[in-house]
Amino acid sequence: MCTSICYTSTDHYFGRNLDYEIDYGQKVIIVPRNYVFNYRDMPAQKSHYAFIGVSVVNDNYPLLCDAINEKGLGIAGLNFQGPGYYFPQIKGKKNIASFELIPYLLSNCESTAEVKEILADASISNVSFSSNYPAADLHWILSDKTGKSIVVESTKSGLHVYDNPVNVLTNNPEFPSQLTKLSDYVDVTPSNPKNTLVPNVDVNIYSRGLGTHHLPGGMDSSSRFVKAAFVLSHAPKGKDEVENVTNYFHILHSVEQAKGLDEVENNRYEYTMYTDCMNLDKGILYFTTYDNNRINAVDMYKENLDAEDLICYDLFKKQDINYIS
Ligand SMILES: C[C@H](CCC(=O)NCCS(=O)(=O)O)[C@H]1CC[C@H]2[C@@H]3[C@H](O)C[C@@H]4C[C@H](O)CC[C@]4(C)[C@H]3C[C@H](O)[C@]12C
Repeated sequence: MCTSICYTSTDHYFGRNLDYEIDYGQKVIIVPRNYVFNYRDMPAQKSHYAFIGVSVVNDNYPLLCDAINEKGLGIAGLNFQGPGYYFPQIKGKKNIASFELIPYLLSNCESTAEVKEILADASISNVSFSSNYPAADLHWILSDKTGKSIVVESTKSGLHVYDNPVNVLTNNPEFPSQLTKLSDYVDVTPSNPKNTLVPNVDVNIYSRGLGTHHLPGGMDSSSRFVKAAFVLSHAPKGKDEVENVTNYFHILHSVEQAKGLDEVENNRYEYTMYTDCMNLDKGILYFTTYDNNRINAVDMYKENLDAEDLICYDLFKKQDINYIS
């Protein structure tokens, strides 16, 4: 499972938990403005907006999981197995292979409004990157510097773009059904509840936090969707970057998966491999990983964004305990 959010405070912070059981060797990468993209069914692009994100790099090509560009547009791909469907290339449409969607949109769009326009005549094609990297069934969340988010889903009924008022995405089912599910929990509250059950009886409110008693806590995608929406919508706004980044990680870590809890096959468990937080206004990517709770950061503006070659940094790091005695 994966969870992605956009948290708005003084700046806007976008990113995700990547929950899975297979380590693809992801890196933090910067794609500079003059790295050439050779698309499968569209003209090559020699220059574009620069972006930073988390990616598998194969044959010097960035197979991106999530990223933001220098204009403050962010996008993350999350598993969507079942409802997800990609089409054979269709004549007269802009055919974007699923692995090209992130680089294509970040290369060319500044905002979610522009994404809606550019996707109006598009279809997500089922072309694979290679036999080793077949097309992954995904749907995508995109957010921009206005704090607005949208969701892109390709299903048998076509390409759908939905406004996302809660700024959260997880996995199945389709996004409109996830939103509907929220209504089951609208009375969850950070305040201690009033006794409306038996108002004439003096019920002992035995604990703090009883307003969240019915908040789901499962690893499944619906539970994470509801919980992340609740935690995000009640998160305080920080007064500076450090407070905002701290708040952000608390939101996503509230729905992270510890090893041992989500068995995907015999004795094999999905877990939160990394959590990233990308400042849409400043181009900085912060991350933690399962084995390293320290917040690491890469600032894209510290690199030459007019270069031609990908710039890569290690993502998976060892734990870094500060022994004080
Ligand atoms: C597994 C990842 C999604 C995590 C997730 O949503 N987990 C929930 C699992 S489930 O619903 O509960 O089954 C996805 C997100 C981005 C994906 C990667 C990116 O799309 C980039 C390439 C794309 C290639 O086609 C396949 C390899 C790949 C490197 C993908 C591997 C894998 O499918 C990734 C890493």
